[in-house]
Amino acid sequence: MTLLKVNHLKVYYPVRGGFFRRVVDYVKAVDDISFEIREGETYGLVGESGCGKTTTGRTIIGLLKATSGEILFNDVDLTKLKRREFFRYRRDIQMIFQDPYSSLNPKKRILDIVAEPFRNYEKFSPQEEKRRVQELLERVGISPDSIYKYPHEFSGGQRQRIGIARALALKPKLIIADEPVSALDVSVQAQVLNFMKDIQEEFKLSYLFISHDLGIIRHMCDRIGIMYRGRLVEEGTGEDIYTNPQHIYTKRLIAAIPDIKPEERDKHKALRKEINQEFSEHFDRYLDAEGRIFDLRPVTETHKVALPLES
Ligand SMILES: Nc1ncnc2c1ncn2[C@@H]1O[C@H](COP(=O)(O)OP(=O)(O)OP(=O)(O)O)[C@@H](O)[C@H]1O
Repeated sequence: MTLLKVNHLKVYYPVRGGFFRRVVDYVKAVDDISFEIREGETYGLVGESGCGKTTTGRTIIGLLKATSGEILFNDVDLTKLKRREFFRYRRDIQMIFQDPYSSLNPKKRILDIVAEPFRNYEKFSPQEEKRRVQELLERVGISPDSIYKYPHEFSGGQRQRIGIARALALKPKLIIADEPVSALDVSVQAQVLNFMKDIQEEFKLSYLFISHDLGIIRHMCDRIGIMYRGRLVEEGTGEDIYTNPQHIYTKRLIAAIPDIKPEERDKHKALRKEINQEFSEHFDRYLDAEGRIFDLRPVTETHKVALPLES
């Protein structure tokens, strides 16, 4: 069953200039993308910095306004809802942010941080609220006795777990995780990622997982969308993308993953050089006359790619 369907979404930021601060141009941060997330699925958006991943996530959760297109959540178009109606649906979509150092208010106690969604949506008594917060903290591996502590008293990994507890408070259906581990030490990253996988089944969650790191995306995601310049250039399962990448940009992303086996280092280096050369020489074949990327077309049932029309 489809939980979220993004249809031809565009998000443009106006660029103002001149004496009257008129709109002189637009940054086309997200430029006509479509994808869907099914119940219980993890869909990964990957691409280099500035390709529009964060803008996509923030628009779905209502922090930014769509320029055009639809965001269907359980068949309801969130872009058409009035503020109050949107607020009702919004409880089923929560977000985990990149930086656990800045996403938790340093002046608030853990109790107040994790209870925030309850205070917005439920009217629990203080005792009930405290009990539920403690239960959530316990589930994410934080001592329930910590409720009166402040964020700075925890490590990065623990803070991200507190962020996850807050996101889980209302038992959402979809969590948007925007680079959830990139601010953490590598040793802690795996713990947090595995923990996110563990709770997925228990809470029947779907994830939109945003990252610039294709290795992490592959580990976490059932299906992957490759973003470039505000467009999706390829979409498929991890298997499709890794074993049979079609788009030159996808090949370049894969070639950029550091080689792990020392004996394969030279081979990998040569491949990377070849792909980078092909990318710089032939990328314009993948754009139309106005520099736009073509629409996705099917390669197989699960795999789609934006290839030049003549190929
Ligand atoms: N408030 C804004 N005003 C104007 N342009 C913006 C604004 N926010 C983002 N952009 C531009 O929109 C494009 C997409 O940005 P976005 O942050 O969505 O990309 P991203 O893939 O998430 O990158 P990163 O991983 O660096 O956050 C970039 O070119 C960025 O410079």
